[in-house]
Amino acid sequence: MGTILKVDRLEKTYGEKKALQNVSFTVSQGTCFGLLGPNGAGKSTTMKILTGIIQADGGNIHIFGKDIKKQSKAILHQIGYVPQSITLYEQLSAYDNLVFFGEMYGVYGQPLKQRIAEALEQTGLSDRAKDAIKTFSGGMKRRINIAAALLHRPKLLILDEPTVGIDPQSRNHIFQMIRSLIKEGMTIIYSTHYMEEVEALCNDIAIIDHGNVITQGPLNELLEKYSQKAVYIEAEGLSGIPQLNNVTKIYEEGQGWVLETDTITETMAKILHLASRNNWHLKRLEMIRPSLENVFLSLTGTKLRD
Ligand SMILES: Nc1ncnc2c1ncn2[C@@H]1O[C@H](COP(=O)(O)OP(=O)(O)OP(=O)(O)O)[C@@H](O)[C@H]1O
Repeated sequence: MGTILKVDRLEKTYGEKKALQNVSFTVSQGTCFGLLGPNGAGKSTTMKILTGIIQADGGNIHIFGKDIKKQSKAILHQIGYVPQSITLYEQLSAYDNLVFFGEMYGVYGQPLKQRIAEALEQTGLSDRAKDAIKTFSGGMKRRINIAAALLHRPKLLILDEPTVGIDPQSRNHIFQMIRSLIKEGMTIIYSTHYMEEVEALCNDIAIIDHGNVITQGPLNELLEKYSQKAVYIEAEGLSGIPQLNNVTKIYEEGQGWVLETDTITETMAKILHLASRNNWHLKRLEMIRPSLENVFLSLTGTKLRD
């Protein structure tokens, strides 16, 4: 898999505000790359720079192996961008909006008709094509906005927080669309502050905080490297857990206890042994799944939603 995008030490200041200090990451072809970070971390700024809407103050970007500073027009034509705010004409139908955006990207006539039909199919909104956008829910508008960004058949699709404030049905549709686009060979950059979305969709991620990329890599590797492994135990009438070998920390959570350990199987076996010897009535004994929340916490010392 080749590299499709290389971002190197991007910097951006708005007035006094340093929005990007040092943003570097690489995106491989055919992947869904998650740009994860809390509100104000610098995700939208990064995406606006990638799509030529604003200029960086420093750093370099190579897309499809070309320097964006030198060949921006040719590069931008191969990118589809869905901004955070919906950009559609409320009075026009979904179909007419798509005609407008398709023509803006230089697609006309029969090929445009064909692509609009495909895009409507992909969004699951073919039956609403003739209705005015003002009658659509927020989630449906977002789906049409994504369709509009696909009409010129870009190689790279950039989605800026596409699920903020939308209904679960539209969210599922968007997820399905992303998965099928990836299957067809598209590369996607997906920004969000929802960790579970990144975990569900992306193979590679970069975590951004205060204008810095604090880590990046394959999701599995980051979970393995930074996430604390732990076991959760809940038993009826149990008032304490004895200190066990290889358990580094024990604390109460909910109705039970969390035991942090690198030796999950061994710890579980010990608990089963203790439970049987002491007649504990076990209600739950399970491994706590490593999550990006743990990764973020261990890298920044704060929770993602703080
Ligand atoms: N036009 C602007 N003028 C001044 N400051 C800005 C401007 N745009 C963004 N900022 C600031 O730059 C920082 C990064 O903003 P950015 O929108 O890139 O973050 P984000 O990660 O996309 O967060 P959000 O999800 O809230 O949009 C924030 O502190 C924000 O307040």
